[in-house]
Amino acid sequence: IKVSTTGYHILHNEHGVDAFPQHRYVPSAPGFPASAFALPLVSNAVPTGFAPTSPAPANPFVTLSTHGPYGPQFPQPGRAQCAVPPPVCEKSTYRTLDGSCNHLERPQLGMANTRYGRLLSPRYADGVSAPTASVTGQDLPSARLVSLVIFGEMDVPDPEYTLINMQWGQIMTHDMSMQAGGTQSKKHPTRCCTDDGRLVGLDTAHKTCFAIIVPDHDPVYSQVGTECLNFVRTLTDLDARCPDYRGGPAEQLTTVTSYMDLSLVYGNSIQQNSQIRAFQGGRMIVERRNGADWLPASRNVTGDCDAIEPTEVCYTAGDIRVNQNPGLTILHTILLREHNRIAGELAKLNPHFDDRTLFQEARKINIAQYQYISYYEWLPIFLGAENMLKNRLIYKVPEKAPVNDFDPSIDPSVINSHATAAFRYFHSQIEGRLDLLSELRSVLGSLRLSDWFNRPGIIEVGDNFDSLTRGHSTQPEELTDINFDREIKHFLFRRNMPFGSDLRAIDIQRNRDHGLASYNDFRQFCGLRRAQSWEDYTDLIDRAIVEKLKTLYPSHEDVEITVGGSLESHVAGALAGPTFLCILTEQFYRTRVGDRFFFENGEKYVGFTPDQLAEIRKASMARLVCDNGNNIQSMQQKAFLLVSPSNPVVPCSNIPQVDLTKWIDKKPHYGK
Ligand code: HEM
Ligand SMILES: [Ca+2]
Repeated sequence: IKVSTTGYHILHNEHGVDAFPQHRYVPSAPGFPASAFALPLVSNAVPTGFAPTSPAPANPFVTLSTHGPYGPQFPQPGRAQCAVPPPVCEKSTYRTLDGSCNHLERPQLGMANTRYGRLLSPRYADGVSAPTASVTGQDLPSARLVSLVIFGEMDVPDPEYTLINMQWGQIMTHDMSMQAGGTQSKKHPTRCCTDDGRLVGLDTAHKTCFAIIVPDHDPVYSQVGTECLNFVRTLTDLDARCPDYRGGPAEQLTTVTSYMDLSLVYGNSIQQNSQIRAFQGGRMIVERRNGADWLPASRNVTGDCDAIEPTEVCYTAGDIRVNQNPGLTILHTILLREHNRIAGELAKLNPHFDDRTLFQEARKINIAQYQYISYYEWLPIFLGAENMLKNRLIYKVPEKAPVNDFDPSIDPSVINSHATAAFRYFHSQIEGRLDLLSELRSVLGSLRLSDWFNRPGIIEVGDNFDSLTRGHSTQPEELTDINFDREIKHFLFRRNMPFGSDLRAIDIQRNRDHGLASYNDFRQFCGLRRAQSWEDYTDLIDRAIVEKLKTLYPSHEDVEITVGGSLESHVAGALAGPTFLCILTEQFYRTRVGDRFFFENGEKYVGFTPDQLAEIRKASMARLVCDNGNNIQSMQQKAFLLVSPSNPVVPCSNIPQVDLTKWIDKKPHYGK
């Protein structure tokens, strides 16, 4: 890293090309140097069509994926592939399912099965792919130890936001990225620890193993003798032998489209989509039971879920993570029902529309509402409305006015440090107790999160779907702070065992796995002062925490972005400190202006009419819940905010609706 005369550091991106990956983030907090950010973005994507400069090294994944240390393994979901873009893009009114051809000149951008983007060059120990090591050559502290010493587990309810706020975030996350090669929530077929929690010897462990070592005297795991938490490395372009890998640092692959296109509902390829699409009336497949529509059942219950009872259902959707927790499955169901609701309305309004037109128009409206809710209702809570306006992530325009800010020079790929560090900070919002509430919002009972990981069938029992949905939109989420709920800190995916894994430790280990640049590097990147010593971190991090960090890490240069970023005091009006806010703002700028189909784009072939756009801008989280519960009659207008005198629960009929008559006879443009 060099410092250029302009004061910006010139970096090598993951392909060794000099680039200025500056972002255009303008900090909104006083005291941060706003001038550093008013620069145009430079895309850091892979140039297409180049030849490898050196032969690709042996691929540990291909040779070992079917046989682990314990014999044959299951086929791995999200198996590493390298996307192949179509040779020619046809101009279409609708998005493709795999994200190809959103960018017409570089059709691969944002596709499923491509690389994450990078803001700063990776810090692999060997410069190519080995997990990050200490700058001193000493060992880094165990990720579990960092989780225990630095992060708390106190239960602090948020004074403003509801649990559905957290849950919507996970939906957006699952839309934007999924690291390749893992099962994430199911027991991973690659075992880096034995079933009783001992380390598998280095000689026998799978090449992709990077187990988390549990420290001695762990207050939780030592009770049961667990010494090792399973952790499997994310697959990279090097592992998958992507044809355009040309040596240099490996880059992790993500298996879903980067765009906010509800790929988790519709799937990430034509093949995946055709398994869940009804091909009738523009609808997606649902199964009707007890008077309600449910996601189609998975044919592989034991493979996809951790069901205990033989009758327990387990679902299929556009994303394999759908069954991970009840709140997630509920929002998946709501978004699926919303598609069919829209398709049904459109069919009534336009009897001449065929299945394909109904499907694509309903999909387009569903995605637009979702983008509107995400950018105008949800993100301002996290990034601050003022900050978003200033950085052009949202606009104040008349209700019918489009915003034509698509910029083909922007790479829409999800940035590694966003997905692996910054966005995961909101794991802090997870609540381990899920309330069941009546229509009058009285507590009927509650569920313990770790009893229901990968057991989504609970949402179909009795009135649970509505009671849990009301619970999520009424009970507070956990405060966004350094505390992570016990249910995910000691009991993650415990199945019927006494303890499970630690999500915070996994996040830290994943940071090292992906070789992210350090917290200090990102401070500098974000225009903050680069720390020369531990003392310098006290500008943003509590001194007592800096003292603890000092006892763990050999050098202040070793603190990971996942750790340092999570410890900063928040910028006023936002739910993150300046470094994470800079990464998050950068990401959501790219996700917007790098998406040719972003809902506010008024371009003739892809946009909505002014009247339609004004309707999309009436969508809300509350309306989605009202329209797609089994029988939810009332909601507060602002579902992400707690019920209060200024945000009272009102009958659903008082919540504005998107008027689909604006879609009457608007003949869609045909395309591929
Ligand atoms: C009950 C709720 C949640 C659970 C149980 C959960 C669990 C997990 C797990 C197990 C992983 C994979 C970890 C790894 O192997 O590296 C993950 C990844 C991730 N989570 Fe969560 N999470 C939840 C909610 C959220 C929320 C609310 C957000 C943000 C608003 C979020 C953001 C992310 C991101 C960005 C990733 C990385 C995605 C990728 O690129 O693969 N999660 N989460
Ligand atoms: Ca997507």
